[in-house]
Amino acid sequence: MGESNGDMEIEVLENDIRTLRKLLREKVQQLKTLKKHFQKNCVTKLNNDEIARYSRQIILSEIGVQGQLKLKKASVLVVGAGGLGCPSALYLAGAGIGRIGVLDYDEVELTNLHRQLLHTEATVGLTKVDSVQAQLEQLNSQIEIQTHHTQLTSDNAIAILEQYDVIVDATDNVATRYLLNDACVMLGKPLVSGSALQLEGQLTVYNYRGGPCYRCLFPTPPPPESVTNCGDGGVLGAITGVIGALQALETIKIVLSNEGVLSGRLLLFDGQQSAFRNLKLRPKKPTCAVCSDTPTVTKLVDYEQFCRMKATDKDTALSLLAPSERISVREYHDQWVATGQPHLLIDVRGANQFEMCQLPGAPVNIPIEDILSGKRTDEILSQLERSPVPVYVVCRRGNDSQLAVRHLEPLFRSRNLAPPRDLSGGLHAWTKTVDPNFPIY
Ligand SMILES: Nc1ncnc2c1ncn2[C@@H]1O[C@H](COP(=O)(O)OP(=O)(O)OP(=O)(O)O)[C@@H](O)[C@H]1O
Repeated sequence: MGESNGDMEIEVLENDIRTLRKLLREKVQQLKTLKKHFQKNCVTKLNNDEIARYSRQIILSEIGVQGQLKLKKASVLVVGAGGLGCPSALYLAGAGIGRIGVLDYDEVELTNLHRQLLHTEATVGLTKVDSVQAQLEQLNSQIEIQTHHTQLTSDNAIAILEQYDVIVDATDNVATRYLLNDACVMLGKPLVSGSALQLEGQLTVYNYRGGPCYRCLFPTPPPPESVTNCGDGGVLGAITGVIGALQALETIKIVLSNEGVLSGRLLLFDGQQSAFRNLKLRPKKPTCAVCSDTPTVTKLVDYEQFCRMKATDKDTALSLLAPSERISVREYHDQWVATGQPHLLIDVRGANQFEMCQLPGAPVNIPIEDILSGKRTDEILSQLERSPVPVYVVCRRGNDSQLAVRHLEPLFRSRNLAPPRDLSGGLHAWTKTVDPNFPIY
């Protein structure tokens, strides 16, 4: 009896200790936050290094010492350490933003180097965030660079974004755009949004001082097949450089509370014509699902599902076809290429890509646009009617080829021809599973 009383007392004591430990941990965390807040807000002077380093911008009437101190106290999160994130982070670090967060889940690849200029040959294979951090620290040791090597999702977005004053969207997919938008609205943070493709770029600031948010303008996501990324559409590095630098500029103006922030307006850059256009956007939508007074979206949702896409899966974004309408690249190789059996391979990439590399067996190049517009299909169909052979369709990653098969199938059937089949996973799958020496891009 005495023993079990003693056991109970020990148990009570252990529980007390656990509770006290938890309380202590919480208090330490609060103190740390307070200390950070205090340090941030008590910066009242620039040191000699900072005066010299930033002198050329401090002398601007729009900045001055007080402006430089604001930049020093500010924190900015750059989401995406790619084509836009690199120049953006570079200019923010150069300008002396006191704490810069860099978030990306990806690793540096050779195909990144033509435009993502903070990465180098030496950092291929490293995480993008580590690569950016190393470069920025070399540029400016007076500031803090914080890395987040993770995919931004509904589960982590609020906890990460709330640590920063301004958010820069330097990502490349619609799901993340909606996620960032909604999280920024919920946290009341401005979102500096940019995009670049081919020789064109766009820039605007969402959720800033009563201006519209992304959902005000685009309440529903575009169909996934209508969205082109840099991997498929191409992009020139200088274009991402222009837009990324402008994103840094807007961020700096927001931090300084300066006039002219690009809210409620959209800047369009045409690199081919060297022309900028500034469009007035619709104002904040009174019925917007997220930023109106009576929002219907009050917590973050599953944005990949919302946009019917996967934010990170670069290889299998579309799955339009039944298995019987597709063939694996290995099977195609063994059955047709290795045996030399007569067949027709249609490569639906653009002419420039076709010139870069082609599968063996004399494929015919009909770009997807020509297939969809019916420009060159008659010629192929007539040829097949004269001498029918099995038809296969290929592209870089296996998305456009599926669209082409879907489009061609009824045309083939109407002429009593066996419908074409898609080479699953495209040239990427070929390099991975058939020929590692086939160029990957
Ligand atoms: N949800 C997300 N979480 C974290 N990083 C993201 C997210 N969505 C996109 N990104 C990152 O944003 C960056 C966008 O960069 P960019 O548009 O230059 O594309 P890329 O993926 O590096 O290039 P490519 O399309 O040529 O392969 C990428 O590094 C990508 O990893």
